[in-house]
Amino acid sequence: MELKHVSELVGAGKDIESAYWELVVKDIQDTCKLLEPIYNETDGEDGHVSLAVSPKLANDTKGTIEAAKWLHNMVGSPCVYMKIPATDESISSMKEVISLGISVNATLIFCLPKYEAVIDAYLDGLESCGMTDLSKVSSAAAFYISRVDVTLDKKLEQIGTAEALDLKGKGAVAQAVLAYQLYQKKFSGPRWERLENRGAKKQRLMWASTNVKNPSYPDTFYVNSVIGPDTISTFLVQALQAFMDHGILSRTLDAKVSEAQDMYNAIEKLGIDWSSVGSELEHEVLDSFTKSFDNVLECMQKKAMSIYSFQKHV
Ligand SMILES: O=C(CO)[C@@H](O)[C@H](O)[C@H](O)[C@H](O)COP(=O)(O)O
Repeated sequence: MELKHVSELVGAGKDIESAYWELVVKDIQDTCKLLEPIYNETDGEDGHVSLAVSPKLANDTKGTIEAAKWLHNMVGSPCVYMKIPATDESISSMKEVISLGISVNATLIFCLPKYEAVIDAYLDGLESCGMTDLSKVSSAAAFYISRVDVTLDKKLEQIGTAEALDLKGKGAVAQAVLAYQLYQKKFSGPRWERLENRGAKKQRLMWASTNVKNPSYPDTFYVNSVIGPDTISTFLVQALQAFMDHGILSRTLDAKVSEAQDMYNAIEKLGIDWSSVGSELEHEVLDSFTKSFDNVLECMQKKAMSIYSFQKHV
């Protein structure tokens, strides 16, 4: 299929959102073709492409399931991950989507209780999947890092005691270290082994938001601090360049677990509720995703209309 211009799609009677999805699906199909060799070489472990369902469906369980099924079918590649945010409503949809054999990037995870719910949705989904070989279904859980510190650091500054100020810049990594412990616990033992015997793949932890937002922290701080087996790091270009230049490749993620637990507890003792921090961030980021989505549609509409009316007048 040739990539059509938005004005052609709108001229052919498509509404702007349908035109958007047509362009996005084509783009994702092309990217899947590029990554399919990696997907095949690694037996489906790597080489995935994420396609996000509309952020407007974040609180709509059924709508998310339908959108994921439709988009997965439209793309038609095993490489595609349906990217679904970890809101309470969407976590319910993840179980159903996984049970249909559709791979999922569970995104916008900011706290441990949400992360555990995401893992459970994956395990429940695999258990109720009718396929005998589960090896074609996979998932990544995108746990955010730097944004957590931005929110925590503000709260610690407001508390303002020496103990609080000393914990600045430590919470996000401490929470990530504990997330990795949870990953190891949940993906071991009899429940997991039963699924593994059916070919199931572990849901890998994917570190999102790894770029440093506070300029007083070293630019490789987050990437250096969350290195461990079976995890995925995402990078913005600057963070990748910084890591390639002076990053330290060493297994940090489970090197200081009890220290991380102490920091996590100390932050809680100061009256900071980790789940509330998570919900605050979830709302903030979803809101920004929705604004960006609306903005893209608005720009496409303007572009389509200007080209369409120009063509009508020549
Ligand atoms: O969405 C995912 C994973 O699902 C991430 O890769 C995500 O795109 C990026 O890490 C973030 O958007 C960048 O993080 P931030 O700087 O906006 O906090």
